[in-house]
Amino acid sequence: MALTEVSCNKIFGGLQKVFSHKSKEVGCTMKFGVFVPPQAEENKKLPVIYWLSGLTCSEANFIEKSGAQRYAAIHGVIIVNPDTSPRGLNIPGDSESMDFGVGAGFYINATQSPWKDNYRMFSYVTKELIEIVNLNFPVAEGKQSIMGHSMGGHGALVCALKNPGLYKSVSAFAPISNPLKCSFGIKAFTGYLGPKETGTWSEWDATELVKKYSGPALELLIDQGMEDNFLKNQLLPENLMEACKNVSFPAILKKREGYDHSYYYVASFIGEHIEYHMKNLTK
Ligand SMILES: N[C@@H](CCC(=O)N[C@@H](CS)C(=O)NCC(=O)O)C(=O)O
Repeated sequence: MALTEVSCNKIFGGLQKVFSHKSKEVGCTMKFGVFVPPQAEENKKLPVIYWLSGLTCSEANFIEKSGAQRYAAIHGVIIVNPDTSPRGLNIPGDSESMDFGVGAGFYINATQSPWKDNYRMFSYVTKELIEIVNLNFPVAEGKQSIMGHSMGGHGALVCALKNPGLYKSVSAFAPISNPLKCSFGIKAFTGYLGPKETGTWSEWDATELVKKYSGPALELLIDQGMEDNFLKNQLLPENLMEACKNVSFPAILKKREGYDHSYYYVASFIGEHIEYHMKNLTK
């Protein structure tokens, strides 16, 4: 579990670091970002928020574009953001499109060859990464929340819904809310999980998972830019909200007029999300 420090930059009084390590779950070297706020110098154990990025991203996009460090430094919270898929494996077909393979792990555990040995981003994020973070950084164990964007917004919802109690709260920017019903999701699930007839797809779809969730009370905070090009065909937040309404699952949809799908939008509301998670992490 040795970590190699790849970079370290002071920002807003804290340190934005990037580490690499050999991952058991995904069978390759993985990188992740960790923002350590200034409060860590006081030997305090701090809460953690995990961030999952969207299609085409590495760990760098969030670090460079979200502006999250400003708010994390104010609130005294560690932020951890992994890469979005295994890298460097050169599996045939892993780099042909933006919505499958490298940069598009969908935070699920694949069951189909040739993906099933490495495309295990769900276990990587919910088990291995948490163990590594707890061992190496000044975290208050168990005080963790999760959020993400697009593919990663949905990933955050799935990580929380499939692990009741693991995260104190969950939020999602422009999540791919119902992958069973959109082309990004259908392509990824067909490749990683096999044809729909396998019956396993619903285990990895947040709109299906809210229907059978059982565990500690959880609220879904969904955020959506109303000028997002992916909204109508890929994101389908109305399907998730309808499912939540039908089973009385607490959910909030924040509609942001004029905002698109980009990190300009994420940066505009990341402070609000960090504040939301901090309320839940300090209860
Ligand atoms: N225009 C993008 C479409 C994919 C996209 O919008 N990706 C989002 C997540 S779904 C993203 O965060 N892109 C990286 C960035 O904006 O830094 C591309 O094809 O590269």
